[in-house]
Amino acid sequence: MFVQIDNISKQFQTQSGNLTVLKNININIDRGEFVCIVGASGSGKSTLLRQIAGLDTPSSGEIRIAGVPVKGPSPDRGMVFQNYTLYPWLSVQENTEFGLKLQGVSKRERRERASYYLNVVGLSDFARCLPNELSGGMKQRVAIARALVCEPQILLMDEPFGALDIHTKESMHEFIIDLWQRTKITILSITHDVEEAVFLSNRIFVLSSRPGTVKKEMTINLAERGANIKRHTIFQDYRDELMVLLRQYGAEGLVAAKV
Ligand SMILES: Nc1ncnc2c1ncn2[C@@H]1O[C@H](COP(=O)(O)OP(=O)(O)OP(=O)(O)O)[C@@H](O)[C@H]1O
Repeated sequence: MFVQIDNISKQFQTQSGNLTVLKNININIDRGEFVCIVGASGSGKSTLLRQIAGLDTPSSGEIRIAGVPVKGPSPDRGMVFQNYTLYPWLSVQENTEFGLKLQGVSKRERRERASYYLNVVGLSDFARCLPNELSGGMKQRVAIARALVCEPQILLMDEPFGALDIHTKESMHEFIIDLWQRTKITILSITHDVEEAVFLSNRIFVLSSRPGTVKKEMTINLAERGANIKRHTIFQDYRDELMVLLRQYGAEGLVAAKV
């Protein structure tokens, strides 16, 4: 197994006491998979992703990537956030090179690698632009190029398309599927968008409301991932099944919160 999330739990100390956010999470991911984690708001999705990224440590349990325990952040794990997190004063090219600069990669190699990945995301013509000259979808493609340029083993995405309008979001779905198929990179994304999860993933993990536990694992078998698939019965059946599961586990959480 490439990613092993082995029985992790996470508690936060808050003013009102100990808050258990994640409980006994077990997830295994193979190299090259596209996995989505879905759950109601507050189910701990971002917290889980932060543990995998090494930005925070689980209270118990262990996460291993390619057999190596996660002890902190690493360029091996590329992160993409909802709000792009581009530096507004740097050009698209400079934003894309940024991680490499931190790693001390030479100027020439930075240029070459960033240009390569800007080409991968279809933004070569915008290399000299500043972020505020780009649309939301383009900014997110820069953020993806910036993550890919460090050639991570896994791309971790936290609600990456949550801030985009519906049409841009749909074109980004097609873009990321194409990119995944071309690069064969392992992707782990979190979302509460049911259609997004079904369209993108080969497996989906459904979390319960807080404390987040894995309630269900769904395998998605779609013959093709073109835009038209969303009109097919098989897609709609998966979507309906996932919606029912989210309603069920979200409602359980609401009941639990009241007792
Ligand atoms: N550093 C922290 N200290 C205390 N509580 C925290 C901390 N980080 C997260 N939480 C709590 O953990 C719970 C889960 O938060 P998290 O952001 O992981 O959920 P989520 O599923 O990603 O939610 P959303 O879909 O709304 O983004 C929330 O109740 C949040 O308040």
